[in-house]
Amino acid sequence: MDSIVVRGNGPLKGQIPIAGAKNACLALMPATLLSEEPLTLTNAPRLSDIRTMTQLLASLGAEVTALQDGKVLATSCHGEINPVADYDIVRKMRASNLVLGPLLARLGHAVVSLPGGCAIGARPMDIHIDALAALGAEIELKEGYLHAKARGGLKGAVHEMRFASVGATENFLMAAVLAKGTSVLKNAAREPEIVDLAACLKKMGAQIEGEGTSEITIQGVDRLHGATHPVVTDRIELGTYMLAPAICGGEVECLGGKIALVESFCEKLDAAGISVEETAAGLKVRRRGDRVRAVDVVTEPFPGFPTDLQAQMMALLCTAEGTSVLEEKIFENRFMHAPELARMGARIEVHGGHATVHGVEKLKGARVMATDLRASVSLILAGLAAEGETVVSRVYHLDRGYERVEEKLRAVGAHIERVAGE
Ligand SMILES: CC(=O)N[C@H]1[C@@H](OP(=O)(O)OP(=O)(O)OC[C@H]2O[C@@H](n3ccc(=O)[nH]c3=O)[C@H](O)[C@@H]2O)O[C@H](CO)[C@@H](O)[C@@H]1O
Ligand SMILES: C=C(OP(=O)(O)O)C(=O)O
Repeated sequence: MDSIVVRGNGPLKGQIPIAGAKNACLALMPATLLSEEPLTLTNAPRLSDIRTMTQLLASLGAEVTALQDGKVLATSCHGEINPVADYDIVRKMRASNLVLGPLLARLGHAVVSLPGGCAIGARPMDIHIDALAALGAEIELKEGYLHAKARGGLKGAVHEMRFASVGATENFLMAAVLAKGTSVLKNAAREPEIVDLAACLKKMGAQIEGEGTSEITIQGVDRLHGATHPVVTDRIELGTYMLAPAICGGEVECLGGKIALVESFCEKLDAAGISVEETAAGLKVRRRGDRVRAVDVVTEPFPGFPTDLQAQMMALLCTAEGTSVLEEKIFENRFMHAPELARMGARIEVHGGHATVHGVEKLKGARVMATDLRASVSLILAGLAAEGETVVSRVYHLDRGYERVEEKLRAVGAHIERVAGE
């Protein structure tokens, strides 16, 4: 297994290109199941999760060809479709559940393994099931698989979700676009990845209104056609790299970044003493003083502070002046990076959904272990701020969501390298 070695750094300077969003691309790829015509996705990120989705779609009968070094995904699904998403692929990645809605819409039935929980939380499927049931699907759990059937096809309906689940909104959208009649989803998730999926579905001929708000209206159509769509910028990769100059000092421009993608995050950065300026090419980030100030953070659905940036923000706050409280409201077990950061000298107390971070002047390099995707990158960021060498092991988590992390950080002057393991 590979490790990442980071040595404490001085100021960073330069530009970092931000890739297309993993979480948008993972929702866009299954949309290929909705049409016989090709769907081409440009600005795709080159990540292991995208390869897993490629494998899953291939197992269902779709073709996904990575072109231009993986930046373009040419997908199509014109032959026979296999309705069974097998446990062996689905268990690798939560987002595999996003084939359920499109399979149901195209075939009227689907058998999809439960993705199961993961390190950050139990992550059940009840909201997805209720949303698809509202469209007329009968869904039963048998031997670890969801067996879904829509006798006579899916029918438009009004449904309110008990929580604004991102994945359930995406599954509902992809099912409702081919359902008979009008569907209204209330308490829908508002994340930019949902807006991106709706934009792509509209290019394919879907009739959708209200994406980006809590109420989405979908007028079902008989068929969708092919389209070409660029994947929206990854706001989580963006926020992660914005934290590099915040931690090390200096000035870094994140190419492709937009304030609208990370507004609540920028508000917290400003309160901590970090300036963010929108330029023609992206976002320019600079730390104002020698040390950042403590701030409190509560994670919430978009447009609130994203849970996927909580670990990275904690890395910044470890060396802030004062005490910060981070409240995690989306996932019940998303502080696994705290004991690893403590190995580097951070002072963090975790009580249930709250973590109290008492800022220290300096962190010290240590051997640490990545427990999940965002935890891994938080340890790299902390390593950039630490004295001496930090070795982050189990970086396969990192490769799920960050392409060429060491190259991107080295280009702005960071001391970081990947060491290949057996
Ligand atoms: C591939 C992808 O896009 N992943 C993102 C997506 O995950 P994902 O779509 O899985 O996240 P959800 O919004 O569905 O989950 C949020 C919360 O709702 C709970 N829940 C969800 C569904 C359900 O049926 N029942 C239920 O209880 C989950 O356990 C969690 O506590 O949004 C999360 C919240 O912004 C992000 O952290 C993930 O990076
Ligand atoms: C939690 C994440 O991803 P997933 O939903 O794919 O596990 C993430 O991107 O931080």
